[in-house]
Amino acid sequence: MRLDVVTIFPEYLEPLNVSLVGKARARGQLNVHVHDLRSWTHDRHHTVDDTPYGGGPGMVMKTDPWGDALDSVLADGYETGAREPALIVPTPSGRPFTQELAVHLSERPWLIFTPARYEGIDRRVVDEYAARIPVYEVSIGDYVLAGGEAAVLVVTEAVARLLPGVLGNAESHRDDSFAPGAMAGLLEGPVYTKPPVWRDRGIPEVLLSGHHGRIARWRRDEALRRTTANRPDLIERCDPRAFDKKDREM
Ligand SMILES: Nc1cc(-c2ccc3ccn(Cc4ccc(CN5CCCC5)cc4)c3c2)n[nH]1
Repeated sequence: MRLDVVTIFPEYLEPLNVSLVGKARARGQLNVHVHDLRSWTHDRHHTVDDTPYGGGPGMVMKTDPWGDALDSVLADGYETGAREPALIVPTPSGRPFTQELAVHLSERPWLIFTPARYEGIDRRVVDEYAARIPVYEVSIGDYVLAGGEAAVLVVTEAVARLLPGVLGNAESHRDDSFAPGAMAGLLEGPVYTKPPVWRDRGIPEVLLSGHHGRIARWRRDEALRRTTANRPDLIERCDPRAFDKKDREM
């Protein structure tokens, strides 16, 4: 997978050099190119913003630097054999970024992120590219950030861990929260590891029983409890038949 990120804060994307994404890059599973939007400005101050038409607070990011940057990124990608690009535009007004969308994006060969600052990018930039390639305007949550770079880190990590071979055998996304099927879209329950007692706190006996059926049932019940407490909205969505099947197996 090829990732391009165009931003006025390239240093904000340094975390893409470490941990899971960093390792995937080192193994060649991910090909990341971070570009400074100001490289496509031509004035002394490297201007990327201007006042909003119609008035209102803040500034809007100008068309030309983005258009020149995206044309250049697309040309460079195509030249090096990348295909089927999609634009990922972080925005508070986008569709919710979900595990389902992460799975969908992980199956695409080339993602181009356009994290903006100020009050966003002149709408004509998105309209221009939406005419040629798929555009995903995504929100990572119902809160307002100062720009899109944090969203790029979130989306990239959620997508990269789904790429084949990126998560080692010791980790798996099979039982992820929100992953359909596995725990029928419930939140994970509590996890424990050695020592068996820590500051007089023990482990739920069932986890030491070696009885896999009982352990699976306990984990399911804990997931249900936690989901009911923190995300009752997920309870309606989950597929109760998945439990019946699991109960029969236990
Ligand atoms: N999930 C999530 C994503 C973001 C996000 C993503 C990209 C950008 C780029 C700039 N901003 C700051 C920003 C933009 C728009 C408004 C809303 N204003 C109301 C009136 C005009 C606009 C406020 C603040 C971002 C924020 N925040 N939260």
